[in-house]
Amino acid sequence: MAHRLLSSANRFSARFAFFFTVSLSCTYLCYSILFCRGTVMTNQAYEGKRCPPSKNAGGKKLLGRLDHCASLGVRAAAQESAAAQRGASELREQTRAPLPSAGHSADARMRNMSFAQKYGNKKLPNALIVGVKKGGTRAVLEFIRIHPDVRALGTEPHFFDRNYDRGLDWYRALMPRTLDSQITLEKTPSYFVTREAPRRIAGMSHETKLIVVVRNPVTRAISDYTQTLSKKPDIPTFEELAFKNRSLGVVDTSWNAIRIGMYILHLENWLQYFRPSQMHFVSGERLITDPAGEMGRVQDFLGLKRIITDKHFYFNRTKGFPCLKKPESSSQPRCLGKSKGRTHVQIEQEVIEQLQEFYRPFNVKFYETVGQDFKWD
Ligand SMILES: Nc1ncnc2c1ncn2[C@@H]1O[C@H](COP(=O)(O)OS(=O)(=O)O)[C@@H](OP(=O)(O)O)[C@H]1O
Repeated sequence: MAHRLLSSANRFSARFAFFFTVSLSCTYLCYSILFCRGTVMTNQAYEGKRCPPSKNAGGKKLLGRLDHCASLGVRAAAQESAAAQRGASELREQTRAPLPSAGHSADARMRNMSFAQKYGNKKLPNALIVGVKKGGTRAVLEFIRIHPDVRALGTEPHFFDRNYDRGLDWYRALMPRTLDSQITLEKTPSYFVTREAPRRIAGMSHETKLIVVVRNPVTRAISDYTQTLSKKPDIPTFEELAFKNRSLGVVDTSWNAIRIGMYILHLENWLQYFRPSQMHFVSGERLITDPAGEMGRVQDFLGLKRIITDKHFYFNRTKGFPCLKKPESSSQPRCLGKSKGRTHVQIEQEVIEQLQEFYRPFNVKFYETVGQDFKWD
């Protein structure tokens, strides 16, 4: 009897414990659903969406939430900046590492481009290709921009000659986004012969690095004329434009195609505003015969690791010029366009010699000033 009473008491307490546990769980569940929805659903994204968009929400009651939102904002900004720093240091690591082939540097360049687009800023250029027209400026720009630490504007902005009135903000807005470790570059060949350009560029920054691609002034003049003739077939002959009096050998220095090649006169203007060490002269001739050598010196001048080497170039027999094996943003080899490397108009040898004679004293003074013999004579 006592045994039966004991076992029914045990069953009763087991049932009681079971129902008690179930009802306790139900109560907790209902409580959670009714009052703790926020806690259950909280995640940063959700909270972020609930934050008022404007800082001017005002009202003391909102302060708690605003503080929370502000701290989320700060946290988001901190995360973004940490990501940018990670991106930048990752990038520095990548560019420091040796790149064994043209393909590798193209890959590094693509990575850098997307990093720069994500985390970079538009900055005023730290380097400019200022001239000279028909010297080989496009080739230098296209070659240097395969470097992962260089970002260049593809078009000629003509800011320091034609568009100066638009202001530096307009100019900056044209630039590609760059990381702090990257150089921003643009090329406008007419700057070299624009009187106001050196003063204006120095006004932007005294530290701007200047690249000038120079070429035998006689060949340069013929190239310039060939280009004009291709657009305006009715212009006078080269000889008619080049001389005031051909039989007396009086050259017309007011003709732009002649004037541009008097390099020393323009250079003197630049040297009033820039130290010679801030200017680098690329030989337009060597750029064709030894592009890697010339680009090596350009990289040194810009303080860049020598990444562009002879592995990046091949000589295209049809074009008659060096071309890039793997230029930026493409996996295909690429030569410059048809407007680069045109067949020149035929000029009498005597005319060429007269012009060589005319340019000789200017060339000699130019070699002395830059400390380089370009061997045009
Ligand atoms: N790799 C390569 N491919 C093609 N062309 C090359 C190359 N390297 C230098 N050059 C020479 O560049 C000359 C054109 O110079 P620019 O680019 O300064 O011309 S421009 O002022 O921008 O119009 C152009 O002049 P022309 O040959 O008279 O057309 C070329 O001789």
